[in-house]
Amino acid sequence: MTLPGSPHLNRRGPSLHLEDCSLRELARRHGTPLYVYSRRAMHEALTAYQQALAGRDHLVCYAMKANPSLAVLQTLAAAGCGFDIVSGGELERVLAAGGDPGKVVFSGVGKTAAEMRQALRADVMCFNVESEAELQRLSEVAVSLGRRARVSLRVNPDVDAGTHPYISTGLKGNKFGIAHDRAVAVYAQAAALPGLEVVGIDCHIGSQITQAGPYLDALDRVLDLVEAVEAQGIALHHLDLGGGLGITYDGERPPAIGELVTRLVERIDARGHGHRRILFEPGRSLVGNAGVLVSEVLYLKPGSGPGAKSFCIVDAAMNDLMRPAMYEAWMAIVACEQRDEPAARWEVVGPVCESGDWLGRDRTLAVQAGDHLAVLSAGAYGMSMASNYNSRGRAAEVMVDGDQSWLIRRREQPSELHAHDLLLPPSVVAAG
Ligand SMILES: Cc1ncc(COP(=O)(O)O)c(C=O)c1O
Ligand SMILES: N[C@@H](CCCC[NH3+])C(=O)O
Repeated sequence: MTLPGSPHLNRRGPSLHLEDCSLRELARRHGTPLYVYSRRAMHEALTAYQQALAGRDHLVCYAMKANPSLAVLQTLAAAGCGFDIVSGGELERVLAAGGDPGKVVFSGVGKTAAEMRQALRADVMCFNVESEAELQRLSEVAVSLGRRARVSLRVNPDVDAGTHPYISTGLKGNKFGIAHDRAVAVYAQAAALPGLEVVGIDCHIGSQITQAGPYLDALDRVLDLVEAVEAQGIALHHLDLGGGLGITYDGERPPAIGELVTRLVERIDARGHGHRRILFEPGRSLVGNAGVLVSEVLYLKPGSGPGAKSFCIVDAAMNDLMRPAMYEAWMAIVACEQRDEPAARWEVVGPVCESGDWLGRDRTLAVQAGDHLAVLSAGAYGMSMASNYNSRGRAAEVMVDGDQSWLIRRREQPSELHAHDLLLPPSVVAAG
């Protein structure tokens, strides 16, 4: 059986391993639901970007919203990676993991003044500004601190990334970026503001993109703008081409990292922009296939009668992995321990009180209660989108490297979940 997802996922006899670690053993040791990540898979993905950009001024800024675990950030930072952040909380995480703020780009449509101050004090490399109003605010904040903010404008190239509408960001109707036809004028405004220093241009057209075409179209639109902006005497040092490269969940065939980057760089060179610094902001393609979510089968509830569905109830739920419920995303589910018995078709669902709480529909699996199942390609937008719905503590996380493994996040305990709640004063309660 070929397993989509991490190249480091493998079967030894009946037993599913990530690198050299048995997932069932990890589940026994740390409990379930459990996220497990391969350090090698992350390193290899980052190296693919870095190698395709070798010999030119570049920086890969990991879009940490995909997976903000400190150990993941630490792993990537140590390998030379910068970060794409979208909040002050993410900046704190970068710093806590030992990341370099000088390699941070700050994206997002709704940066608050407090977040701007925090990022200016940390001296982040650049702000990707997404509106004219934000540009004004950032200049004021920088002036009030006696600083200048380095900025690049995130332009919206109006290109269809060909992905799920919820994760497409580069179309006119999306909230992201500055409209292509406004960009030259907004650059002129930026250059005239006292608190800003224009350093680059940015675009990010969406996520889980599986073709090179939309990237090349967006790049051409961005390079047209670069030429128009520079014709006005405003220098742009870097080109930030965003993230968005897809991974294989269900037979998709996205271009390999090296192949996509090489095609983009060739186009940049061909258009005479090869001297510029190149940035990418990948999230999913760095960590998605590095991770799995392991759960235990709690109960089997076979359907009876025509059309009845059979439910395989596991201890992971939509609060642990939102993607199937939120986007109807298909993610492969495999048994951690293969059984010889005949397989049956199951709806793989969690314990949360919602009919939309499913991880996989109509999956063919040979399972018994007590077995473990792994949802594959769960390293990106898995734990990072987890919630405490139904007062469920978030899962534990483990990193593996070869035959070594480390717990990198403790399972949340019930008492921690209400630790921020405040009771009303007893007098109020007594008064009825
Ligand atoms: C500004 C920005 N950069 C980079 C990314 C990373 O996207 P992906 O995980 O699809 O590579 C995102 C999310 O789509 C984003 O919003
Ligand atoms: N959360 C989305 C990706 C969002 C990208 C945000 N910039 C997913 O799981 O596919």
